[in-house]
Amino acid sequence: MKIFSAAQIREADAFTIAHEPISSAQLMERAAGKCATWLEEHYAPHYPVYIFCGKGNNGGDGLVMARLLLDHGYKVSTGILQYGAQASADHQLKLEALQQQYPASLYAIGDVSDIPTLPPDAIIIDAIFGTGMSRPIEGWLAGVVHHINGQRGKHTIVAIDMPSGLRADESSVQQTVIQAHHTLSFECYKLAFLLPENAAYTGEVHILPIGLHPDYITHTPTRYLLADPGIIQTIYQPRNPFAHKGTYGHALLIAGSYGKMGAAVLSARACLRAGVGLLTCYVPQCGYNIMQLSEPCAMCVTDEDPHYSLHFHRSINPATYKAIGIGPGLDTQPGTAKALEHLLDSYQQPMVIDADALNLLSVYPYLLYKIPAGSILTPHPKEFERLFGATPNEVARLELLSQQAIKLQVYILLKGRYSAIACPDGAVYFNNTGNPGMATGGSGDVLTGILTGLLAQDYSPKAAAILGAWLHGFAGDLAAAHLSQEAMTAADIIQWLGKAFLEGI
Ligand SMILES: NC(=O)C1=CN([C@@H]2O[C@H](COP(=O)(O)OP(=O)(O)OC[C@H]3O[C@@H](n4cnc5c(N)ncnc54)[C@H](OP(=O)(O)O)[C@@H]3O)[C@@H](O)[C@H]2O)[C@@H](O)CC1
Ligand SMILES: Nc1ncnc2c1ncn2[C@@H]1O[C@H](COP(=O)(O)OP(=O)(O)O)[C@@H](O)[C@H]1O
Ligand SMILES: [K+]
Repeated sequence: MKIFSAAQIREADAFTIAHEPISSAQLMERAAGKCATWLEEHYAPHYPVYIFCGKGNNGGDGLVMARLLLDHGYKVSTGILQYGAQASADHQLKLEALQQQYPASLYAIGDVSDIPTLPPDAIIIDAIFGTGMSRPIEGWLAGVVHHINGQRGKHTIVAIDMPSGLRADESSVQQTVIQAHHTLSFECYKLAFLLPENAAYTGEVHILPIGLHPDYITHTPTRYLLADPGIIQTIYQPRNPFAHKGTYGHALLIAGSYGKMGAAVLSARACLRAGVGLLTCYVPQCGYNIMQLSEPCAMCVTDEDPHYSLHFHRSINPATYKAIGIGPGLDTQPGTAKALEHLLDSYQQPMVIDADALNLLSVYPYLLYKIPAGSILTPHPKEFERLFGATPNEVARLELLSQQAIKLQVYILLKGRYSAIACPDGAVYFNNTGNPGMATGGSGDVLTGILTGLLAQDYSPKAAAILGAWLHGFAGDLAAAHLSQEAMTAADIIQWLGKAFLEGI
């Protein structure tokens, strides 16, 4: 699914009006109709509805919703904010219609004091500003937003298209923004919805299709995309009936150290369950029995050192392996950094670099320039900051993420609720499978194993990153559905990986 900017959404709107064709007033009826239907499906008519309208088309949506809900027996109170701007043409049209049919519903808001006291079970509809937000909300309008936010504990707040004050494509940190419980947004996700810094504003996001013209959607390129089942199905390659274990690659995982062998075991199991042909694990001596007993399907090579992997550059022939994953539980010994440098010098294929291997790269940043092109780096936000520095907000972080992926010609998968996969060509894919049950030690190690397993099977790095993140989150969702978010562990993500292949693709 493409993520359009606010400017592109305006273009899509105009394209639809011209080519469907449909009048803008009718398109507004359709969009607001979807919101009214959503509300009716979730709240019975005895809930009083308080709609706050701006003077643009977002306010127009609010006016249409008021009329439709009144038609269906809801009690609706519609306040229009009287700031300086000229009301948009469609706003004026919808205002006249409401005035004619339901004049008693309407009142003007010129200051916070004009807002009535709301009854206990009221629902607040925020139709003040949508994608037309052009500057921060200030003055008494900011007072209205603060007043509405002050009601959050007592009333449900539903934002139309965008929580007012939120910028679709820019950071809204430290600005005045509605804190909605639900956001009903039209046609597609906006970039702002995918950033953790906006979670308190959007609440739960519901995307309502409003029939924007498919030609515009298909032919307009976007920098940001959301991985959806359609994309996943085009990536997935079913196995060849004549396959043998050589067909699906020999992967090497360099992971684990004294006290952190669990990370290596989790990665190895996930790599096997992702479908790799053969797997060798490189571990320190202390990890030999652990690995052999925990995962009989994997082969095991040990370092000379009892506790750390310090010599893998000497004891393995990188050319043997179709894919290498390095980092989970590895520790950050100087000797490991040296071995990593030798490995980067001698291995030309894309590899998966995670956890302590990333931490070593941040201590020795010149190593970043030795990473084979097309490799996948999987930092969580703290590791990302150690590697590339802090940013004032998450929009700036996304920009930095993309710049680094282009500069280093690698894929950087920044992990989180919506993991962002920045590609060397500048595209950024977001993943929306997964849940907070995965916020538990070892989940990232599982992802490394999956990605390494997919790379070994000859998926391109881009395909492996998108499909791997999707499967990882989908398996996590299945685990949570069966075990609860609280009780699930990273090991359960692996257990549900098979079902994720069967049901998620
Ligand atoms: N294709 C679709 O998706 C469809 C979209 N539709 C709907 O249209 C919405 C976009 O409508 P829109 O372009 O009229 O902009 P909107 O958000 O109402 O704001 C404009 C008003 O706000 C004002 N203003 C802005 N910032 C301000 C500030 N900080 N402080 C004070 N004022 C400020 C601005 O004033 P001005 O800048 O002109 O002074 C103007 O009055 C979209 O979100 C969706 O709900 C559907 O109806 C149909 C299909
Ligand atoms: N709230 C969440 N929603 C979706 N996915 C999540 C959430 N929290 C964590 N995850 C996923 O779990 C994994 C955690 O990785 P990481 O922080 O590296 O864990 P660890 O270092 O313990 O292995 C990432 O893939 C991340 O996307
Ligand atoms: K709004």
